[in-house]
Amino acid sequence: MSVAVTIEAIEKRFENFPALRGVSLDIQPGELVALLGPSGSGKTTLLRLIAGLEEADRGRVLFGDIDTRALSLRDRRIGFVFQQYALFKTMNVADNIAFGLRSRPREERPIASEISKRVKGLLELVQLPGLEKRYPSQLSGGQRQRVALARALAIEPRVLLLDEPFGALDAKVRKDLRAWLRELHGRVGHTTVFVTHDQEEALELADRVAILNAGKIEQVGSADDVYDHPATPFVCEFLGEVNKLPVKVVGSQAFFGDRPVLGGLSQNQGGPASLYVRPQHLRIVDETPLALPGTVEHLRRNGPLRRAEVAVEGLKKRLDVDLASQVAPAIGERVRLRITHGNLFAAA
Ligand SMILES: Nc1ncnc2c1ncn2[C@@H]1O[C@H](COP(=O)(O)OP(=O)(O)OP(=O)(O)O)[C@@H](O)[C@H]1O
Repeated sequence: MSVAVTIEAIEKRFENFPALRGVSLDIQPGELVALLGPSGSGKTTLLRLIAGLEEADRGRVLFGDIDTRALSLRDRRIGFVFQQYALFKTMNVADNIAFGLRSRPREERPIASEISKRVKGLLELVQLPGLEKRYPSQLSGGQRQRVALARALAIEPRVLLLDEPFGALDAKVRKDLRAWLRELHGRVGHTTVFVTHDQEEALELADRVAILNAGKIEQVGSADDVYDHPATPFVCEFLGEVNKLPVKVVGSQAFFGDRPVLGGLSQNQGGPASLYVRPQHLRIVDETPLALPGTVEHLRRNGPLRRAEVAVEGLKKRLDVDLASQVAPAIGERVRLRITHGNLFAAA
C-alpha cells in the first residue's frame, strides 16, 4: 500500500520569487518524514507539489516508479490534513469521513454498508468510537484533527500529507497528539510527510527530518544525526540554542586564544573556525587541562533547567551554561568550563 516518494531536483518560482531551489529527497515506503524550517522556507510549497496542487517548474515527483505528472489528482490518492478548517462544518463526523469514498465514481464506490463499516473502524482507529453523529462544532480541536486524519485515511491513501496538523492546538493537546500519531503511524504505516516549524515536534515524531532554509534542503537525517551532527551552522542554530566561539584548530585541538578548549578533532580541519556549543554541553568543572575560565554574571531559569551566564575574557557574548543537577554557582564566582561536545564550522 505504501509507496516510496522520490523528489527529484524540484524548482518552483512564484512570479520572480524562488520558493524551491533544487530540492531532492528520497522517502522510503512507510517512512514518516518531517519537513522542518522557518516560515517561508518552502515546506508547504513542497507538500502541495507532492499532492499535485502545484506544478513544478523543473524536476519531478515519483510515487514508486510512477511519474506523478502522469496521474490525475484523484489517481494520486493523497490523504491531506491541513492545520485548520479541515472538516466540512455542515456534515456530521460519519459523513465527513465517508466523503472521499462517496465521491468516487460509481464503479469504484463501496456499497453503503461497507462505507459505514469502514467509518466505524476508522473512528476506533483514531480512538473516537461512537462519535459518528456529532458535528465538527461539537468536538474539541484535538478531536477534530483526529477526525480529519480518519477522513484522510478513509481513501486508503498512497501517501499521507500533514501540514502543521496540530498547529492550532494548545501545547498539552499537541504533545498528546504527537505521541498518538507516532503510535498510529506504527500501526497503519503509510508513507507520511509532515510539515512543521516546531523543532521538538519534528525530532520526536519523524523517522527522518529534512531541514529547509530559503527553498533548499540543508540536511536530512534522523533526529540524532541532525541534532548532534548538524551539517551547517543554520541547522545547528535552528535546532536549539547554541554558544559560538571563534577558535583556531591546530592538530587535533581547538584553541580559544592560546588556550586549548576541545581535543580529539580529526586532523583535516586546521585553521580558523567557529565552534558551536550547546548550553548542555558546557560543564562547570574543578580542574581539567581543557578548560575555559570565566565569571558567572547572571543566573536564570529556562523551563525546567537552571542556566548560568558566564562571561569569558575575549568573548563579547556571555556563554549560556545549563546547570542540570550541578550545584548552582554564586553570581560573581570564577568558574572553569569544560566543553563536552561541539560542532566546528569554517569561520564565517
Ligand atoms: N501562491 C503563491 N504566490 C506567491 N508566493 C507564494 C505563493 N505560495 C507561497 N509563496 C511564497 O513562497 C515562499 C515559501 O512559502 P511556503 O508556504 O512554502 O513556506 P512555508 O515554509 O510553508 O512557510 P510557513 O511555515 O509560514 O507556512 C514564501 O516566501 C511565500 O511567500
